[in-house]
Amino acid sequence: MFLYGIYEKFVPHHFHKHVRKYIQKFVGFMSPYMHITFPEFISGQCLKRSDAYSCIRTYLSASSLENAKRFKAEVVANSQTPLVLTMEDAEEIEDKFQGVKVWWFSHNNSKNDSDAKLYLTLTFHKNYRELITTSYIKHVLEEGKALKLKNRKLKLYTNNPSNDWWRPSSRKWSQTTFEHPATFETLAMDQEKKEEIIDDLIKFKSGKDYYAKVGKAWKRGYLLYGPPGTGKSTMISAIANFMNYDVYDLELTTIKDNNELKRLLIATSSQSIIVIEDIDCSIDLTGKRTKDEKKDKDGNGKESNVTLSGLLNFIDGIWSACGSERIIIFTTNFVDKLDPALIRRGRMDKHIEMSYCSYQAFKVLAKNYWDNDSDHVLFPIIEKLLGEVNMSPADVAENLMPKSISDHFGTRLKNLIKSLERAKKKTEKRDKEAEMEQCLEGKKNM
Ligand SMILES: Nc1ncnc2c1ncn2[C@@H]1O[C@H](COP(=O)(O)OP(=O)(O)OP(=O)(O)O)[C@@H](O)[C@H]1O
Ligand SMILES: [Mg+2]
Repeated sequence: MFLYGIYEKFVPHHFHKHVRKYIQKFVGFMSPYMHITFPEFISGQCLKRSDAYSCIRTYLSASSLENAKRFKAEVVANSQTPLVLTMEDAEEIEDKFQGVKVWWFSHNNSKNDSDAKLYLTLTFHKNYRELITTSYIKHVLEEGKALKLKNRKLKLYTNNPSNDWWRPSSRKWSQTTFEHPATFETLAMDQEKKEEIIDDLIKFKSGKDYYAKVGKAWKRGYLLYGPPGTGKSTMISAIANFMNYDVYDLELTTIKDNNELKRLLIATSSQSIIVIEDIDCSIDLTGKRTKDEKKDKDGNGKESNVTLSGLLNFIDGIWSACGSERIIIFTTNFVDKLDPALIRRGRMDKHIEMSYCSYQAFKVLAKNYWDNDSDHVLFPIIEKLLGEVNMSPADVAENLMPKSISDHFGTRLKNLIKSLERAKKKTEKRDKEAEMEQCLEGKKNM
């Protein structure tokens, strides 16, 4: 302490850096131990979370149960292990591999929590350099990956406004657990169409080698179109649950320019679905935002320069270079408004029309709300009405939903019949008015 006090007082501060460097060199030379550091973020043009770091953390959380004392706990629904424990910061964990001892230490490089970057350092004896750097690290990464898959819960990401990105600790995407219950079984649509989509997804999931063989990036684009309430958003949830993929919900109207769009894309992970809902409202054919979208709540104009070409690049330019196994889904109510360049095959590989409720789709909804496989006596009336009038699955589902505990299924079906009859009358009236107008128009022109 005395000597350190003298050193602090009499040695000029600009020398401290050099002294520290040489002390470290000396200690490194004398010490029989080696250190390897794994940062949480890959440094480069964009902050991307390192897969290796998260695999190692998962591995350590499982293997550290015996010798670490402090953990962070997380409850995971629908997982084989309900409580997932992760290693606390500044905790040291000892591990053994083929009789060789190694130590892991978790730490951050900053005193300020908001700017902290996390690291994991592995320490081992120099004699085992070969074994550790090849076999042990490979073992840790593989085990961690398998554990991650076992405890995986789906996540829903939404993009943060770029104003906060400059802070080192801030993320481009905010995440929350994705727990939508929709599945293909509960999705109301024609069975044949549904099976075609499921087949396509299965082919995609197992297509790693095929995509590599034909030299194509492992990605697939879907365009979901159809009137409101026909199940486009529900279909996205069903796809996410079926594929076990995370969902990135991309809000284009908060992105300032193409560069931001690119950076957001790079920060997404593999095995994910990138969704742009209502694409026709987010970008127009010239690539500029619509005037309404440019205005914020106070009516002030917001600068926003994501262009159509930026979006096309987003889909097939740099896309191929970073990550794989990704699905991109656009939804729209007005497919005719979209630029053909955007929806051409190869970009949007599959166009899926979500249509008004057919009788087959109704039967799926009926099964969801009435746990009974047999047909109800009122079904034939509904079948006839659904053939005559357009009603969205959302409206049909609303009628089938019980409003009270004593609400019987028969009563709900009667309500649905009433709604369908009302809708039918409305359509007939509208058709008649249109016919009259046409007649008058014709007389005027004579
Ligand atoms: N095909 C469907 N199968 C099952 N439920 C459906 C279907 N379509 C709609 N629904 C029900 O209606 C609600 C609204 O549907 P959804 O949000 O998926 O429609 P959308 O097509 O995305 O509409 P919008 O174009 O307005 O975004 C859902 O929460 C769901 O309960
Ligand atoms: Mg929707």
